[in-house]
Amino acid sequence: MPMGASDSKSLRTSGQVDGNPAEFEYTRNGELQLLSYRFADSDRVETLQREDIIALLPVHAQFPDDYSILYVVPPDNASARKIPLFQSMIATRLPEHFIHDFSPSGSSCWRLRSDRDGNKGRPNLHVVISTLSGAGLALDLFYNVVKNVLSYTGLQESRDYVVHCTQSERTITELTTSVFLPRANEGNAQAIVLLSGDGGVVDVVNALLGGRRSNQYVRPSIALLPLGTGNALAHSLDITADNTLGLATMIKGAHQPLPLFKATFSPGARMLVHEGSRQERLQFDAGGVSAIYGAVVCSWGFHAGLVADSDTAEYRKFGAERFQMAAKEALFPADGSEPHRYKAMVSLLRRSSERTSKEEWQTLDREEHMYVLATLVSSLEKGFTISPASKPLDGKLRLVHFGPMPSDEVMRIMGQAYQGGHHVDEEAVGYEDVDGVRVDFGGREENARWRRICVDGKIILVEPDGWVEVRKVENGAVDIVCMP
Ligand SMILES: Nc1ncnc2c1ncn2[C@@H]1O[C@H](COP(=O)(O)OP(=O)(O)OP(=O)(O)O)[C@@H](O)[C@H]1O
Repeated sequence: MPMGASDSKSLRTSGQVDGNPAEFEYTRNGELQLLSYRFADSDRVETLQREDIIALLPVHAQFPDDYSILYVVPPDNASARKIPLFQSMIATRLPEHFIHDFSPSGSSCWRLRSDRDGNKGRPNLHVVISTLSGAGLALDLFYNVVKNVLSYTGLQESRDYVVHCTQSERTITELTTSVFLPRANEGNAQAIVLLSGDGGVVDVVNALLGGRRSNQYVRPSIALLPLGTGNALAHSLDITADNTLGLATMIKGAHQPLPLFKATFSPGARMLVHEGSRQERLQFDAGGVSAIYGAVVCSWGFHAGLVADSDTAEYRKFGAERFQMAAKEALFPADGSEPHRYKAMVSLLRRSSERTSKEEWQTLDREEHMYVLATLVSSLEKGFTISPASKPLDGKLRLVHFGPMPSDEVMRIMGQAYQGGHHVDEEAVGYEDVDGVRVDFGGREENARWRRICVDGKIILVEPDGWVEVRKVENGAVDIVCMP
């Protein structure tokens, strides 16, 4: 029977909550999905809303009417608690529609259990805790919430999954190179519960694509629990559309290939690390060219500058606010000068047709720029819709660009990005679907500050006559779990 909200009979049932008689009522009305239950003995009414529910799991085959409802109580301003509180209850004889809406379905349930056997006895489910991501809450979330959720699905630490905590900024890369890549090459299906921001995903992707891949390579699946600062991927994939910090998606979602881009650089390009105080060489691709892969954004100009300037311990304390603080400083320099006019030649790649795959590079008319940003996602942080046309996992690379303009005008235009992405409707803003973008400095910028490129939060400094080129990648490296 198709589940229609008009079938009111199955929206009300008499049952039990933790063994106490109760009347259930399930309300479904557009976005609103609410379960209320009235206890028979006291008339007390409690409610549970969709945003707080992680999942509904059967208790035992012998008790088909019993379900565990896993849910969270989000942190509120009144308490010192910064992470959601995990809660569960046993509900007996729930409304059918509620069971339908909140149970992991056979086809969409993520393969948490799939690799318990047949892989030399070692679990291929990994939990990676990036301890310093965002506000540093990942460890707390794992031990107080995630571990409980996994145990309700029947999974135990050591027996069924391995926990890895980051010790340094290299931990995720090393783990990927030593464990995930060799096992993927042996044909193992691996699942990674990743408690981090976008940086953790990018580290996994780069380490996977930086090594050799065999013919048996199986893309690991990442369930992202967004604990970073910007969490662009999670916002763009609707993983943050509820209060469960990715747990509802982890349990009920399905895995799909994560679209990627590749940024290649001229030989003198270097990664800036430790707040820009040190430089490291980039990894090389199979053709010996310096390359980084990304899933979110590659930018030059105003955006790259504010990400780089705000990547300090001091700024990080302010969370996502740091980007707006750095933006104001860049637009209204203390000495009262105008914001910088970024100089380079910018070209866009468009394939002339899908069939011929003939490449056509088209150079932008202006040689001075303010904003040049290519992205695979819609939002760079909560509420900041940089590319409103982007749909989750659509694999389209979109370029947002504009030339120099007065600071107030930049503020006004970027403010529109916080109003649903209306900046792209402005005449001064270019917004297009591209296959690639290239920035050639050609000696136009002497000061290194204006030659910084941002790839998913990492900052790469290009030499004065260097270049960067971004292209979509055809074959992905990982799957990501999101709601179907
Ligand atoms: N124990 C640690 N010691 C040093 N560096 C760490 C440690 N744990 C994580 N890191 C580093 O901290 C950074 C966190 O990046 P991540 O992207 O996960 O979070 P974020 O930058 O706060 O979020 P977002 O990228 O979503 O804005 C990464 O560079 C990671 O390597």
